[in-house]
Amino acid sequence: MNISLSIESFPLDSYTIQDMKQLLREFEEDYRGVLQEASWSQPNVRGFAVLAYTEDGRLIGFATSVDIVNLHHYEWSVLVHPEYRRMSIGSALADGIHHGHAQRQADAQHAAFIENPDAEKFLQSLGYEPDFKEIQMAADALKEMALPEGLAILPFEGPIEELEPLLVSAFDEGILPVIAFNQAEEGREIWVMKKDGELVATATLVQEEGALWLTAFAVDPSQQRKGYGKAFLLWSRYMAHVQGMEQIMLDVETANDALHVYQKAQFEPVQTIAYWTKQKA
Ligand SMILES: CC(=O)SCCNC(=O)CCNC(=O)[C@H](O)C(C)(C)COP(=O)(O)OP(=O)(O)OC[C@H]1O[C@@H](n2cnc3c(N)ncnc32)[C@H](O)[C@@H]1OP(=O)(O)O
Repeated sequence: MNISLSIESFPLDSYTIQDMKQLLREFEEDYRGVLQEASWSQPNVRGFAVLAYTEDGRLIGFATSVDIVNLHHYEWSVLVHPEYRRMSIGSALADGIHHGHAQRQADAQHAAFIENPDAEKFLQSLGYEPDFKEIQMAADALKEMALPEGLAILPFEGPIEELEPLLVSAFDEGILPVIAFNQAEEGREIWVMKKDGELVATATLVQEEGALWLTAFAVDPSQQRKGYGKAFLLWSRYMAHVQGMEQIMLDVETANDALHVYQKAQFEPVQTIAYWTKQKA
């Protein structure tokens, strides 16, 4: 059997996307997130796909990789149809991904996989090691919500420097290029919470193919454990309703205490994604 492999940069053409969506529909598990479906048709996203077709034109596997926030840090994943497993197609697709990373001068790469023992063996065989895990969480949109007295949430319009002290103290310096990306990119809106006019919290809302996502969420450390985080989350659920979405989603590291705060705001786990990494040779 002849299998041909090709590498295509995003945005992919509509026929290829149709084939990829068709393959995803054959699985019970939802692979759209790890395979970055929302980015396939985006002209402004740095990403690419490696595609495996049979000689009669059937797509039997593919891998995708995306430079998530334009920092030369790629996240990739791969999927092979069950009938075509244990035939080295996954490894060949991973080779294509590594080749694509080298061509694009990637500084870092993580493999993102829904947790399962087969995926673990596969990644070990490629020389990857487990790094961290994230839980994807979702909450239903809220039809109404009133912020407590004295609290307001507004779109952020100031220069990014105004947010830096809060973000650096809640996270670390690594958040700064992410927030600059969020400010520059269409479809990403930075919001700030003010208590009697003083900045207490921020989060970015991202619209992606029919879903609303919350990211870069932080409360000023001197203002934590006062209920502001929970109020922000309930408001973001209301914003999902305002924007015509049924749900709001987020990703949080399993090691982050913020997980408790999300649970308190009725976010439920959807799936756990394991991130694996490989040191540069
Ligand atoms: C999608 C993402 O952006 S993930 C990244 C999340 N952000 C960070 O990790 C940055 C650092 N952390 C923070 O800025 C803050 O801790 C936040 C944003 C996670 C939480 O903000 P806070 O204002 O402190 O949360 P808030 O006071 O509203 O707490 C809500 C509930 O969670 C509980 N809670 C808050 N922090 C914790 C904690 N560390 N451990 C356990 N429970 C907690 C509170 O007790 C409260 O419970 P209650 O409703 O029963 O009273």
